[in-house]
Amino acid sequence: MALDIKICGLKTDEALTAALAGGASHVGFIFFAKSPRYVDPAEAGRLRQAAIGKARAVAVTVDASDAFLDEIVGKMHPDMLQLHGSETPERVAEVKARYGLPVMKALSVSAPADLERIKPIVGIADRFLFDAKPPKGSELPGGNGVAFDWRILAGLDAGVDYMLSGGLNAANIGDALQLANPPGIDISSGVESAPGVKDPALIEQFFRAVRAARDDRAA
Ligand SMILES: O=C(O)c1ccccc1NCC(=O)[C@H](O)[C@H](O)COP(=O)(O)O
Repeated sequence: MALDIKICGLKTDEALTAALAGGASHVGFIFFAKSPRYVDPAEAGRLRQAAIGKARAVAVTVDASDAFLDEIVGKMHPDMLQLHGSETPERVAEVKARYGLPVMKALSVSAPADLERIKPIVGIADRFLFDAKPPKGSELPGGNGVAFDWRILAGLDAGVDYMLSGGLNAANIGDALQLANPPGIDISSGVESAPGVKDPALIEQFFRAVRAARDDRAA
């Protein structure tokens, strides 16, 4: 089975180059002002040019207004919108219709019951991104480097398309793949040398770890 890999929170040409060289299927740009990974829409539009024909450029937003989404879509021209806030199913449908772009809805998970929250959004969102709940005191809904119990995802219907996210890194990706067998994975702080600072060497190391884990499983 193909595995989608999203490297999220990109801000520099060097990091984007490393993500594409490793074989990222998706590259993510953060439009949340409090994040150390924030990039402005015009700069994301410049950066994402390098990904055309190689990886899908994902605009990550948090309860964004129509005006801000208009600006992001107009300046960055994303291939996909990731909604990482408390967007209702109605808002997910509205955003999808307004821009005609695929939408990935992020949901935080800490217990099997959290997966019930996908029900009203199945058939509206094109994909889910399951992330850990932010630690107490964090101002960020994502990018916290915190993992959840991946075994929870084993209870999902096979038809649910999603990315497994939260606290992934080169050391734990093998376990994550084995326990959840996800159709996609997403990583941000696990390939950073400091908050918001992507490290091309860590990105390369992550892709190597993914390949090794997949080779092990195929053997
Ligand atoms: O990464 C951020 O700073 C961020 C801020 C606000 C909303 C979402 C954010 N990240 C979304 C992502 O898709 C991250 O890749 C995901 O949360 C995983 O992050 P990490 O645990 O650091 O790998």
